[in-house]
Amino acid sequence: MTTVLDSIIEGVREDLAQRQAQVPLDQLIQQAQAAAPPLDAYAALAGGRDDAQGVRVIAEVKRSSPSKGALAEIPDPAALASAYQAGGASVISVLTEQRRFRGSLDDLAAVRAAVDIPVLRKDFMVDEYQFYEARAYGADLVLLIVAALDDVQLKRFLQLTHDLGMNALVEAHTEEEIERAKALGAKIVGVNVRNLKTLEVDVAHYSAMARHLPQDVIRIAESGVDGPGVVLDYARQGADAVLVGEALVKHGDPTTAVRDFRQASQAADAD
Ligand SMILES: O=P(O)(O)OC[C@@H](O)[C@@H](O)c1c[nH]c2ccccc12
Repeated sequence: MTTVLDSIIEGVREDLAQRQAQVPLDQLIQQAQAAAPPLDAYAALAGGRDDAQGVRVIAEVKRSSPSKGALAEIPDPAALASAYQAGGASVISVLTEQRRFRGSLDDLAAVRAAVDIPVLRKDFMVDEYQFYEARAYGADLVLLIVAALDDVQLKRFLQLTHDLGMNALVEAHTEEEIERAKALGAKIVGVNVRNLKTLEVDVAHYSAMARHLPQDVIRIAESGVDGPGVVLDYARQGADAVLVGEALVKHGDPTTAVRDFRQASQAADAD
């Protein structure tokens, strides 16, 4: 059966082939080497379960999604990212997938230039070329979706990510995928409560999955945050960080929205 994830990846591969035809790999590798050195996203996300700062927020620049269609125009992604940083975001996530999310590598570069916190390239990484692109355009962190990759690819891509000085957010949805992330030795693991094969969101899915993660892994709760209540929920269930897109891009005041989410999690520490 063809899933949503399969059809997204088909489009990603077509777009990728076009870029590869324009910029040869050796040229891209030079660009990656010339980029400013990556920031430490691991350090930026660590400690969200046990220090006074509370849960970290990964704030996403997301115009559109396969499940909801258009979310927000975002004419100036750099300004949005700066507003997120002002509210206390720890990392900015930038969708670079073009067809379903209306993102681009130019968005990534614009955000990189505007903030001084780590930036995540949020895309469907299926080819080594994309990792050099991520670095060339200033990413510090990349997404590895377990459901989209086999174990050989996961291992190879994680190694390449580290060779380029970046960190990987390894995204799982099921217990079996969490086991694969663990076997890989992933240090930053996201549980996406949105199933990428069906696009269904279930916030309660987070706690059921996260308890399978070892203590020393940075845990990210991804998707489904529609207000401070869900952030508090995820924090109580042991998330170090939450990844939020829709609720932030739709909020009229992104700085206040991020700040509210951070403060919500501090209530969990007070319990
Ligand atoms: O807009 P939301 O529900 O806050 O979700 C954000 C983020 O978790 C979501 O954009 C996401 C998580 N994993 C992904 C993988 C690919 C594309 C998008 C995603």
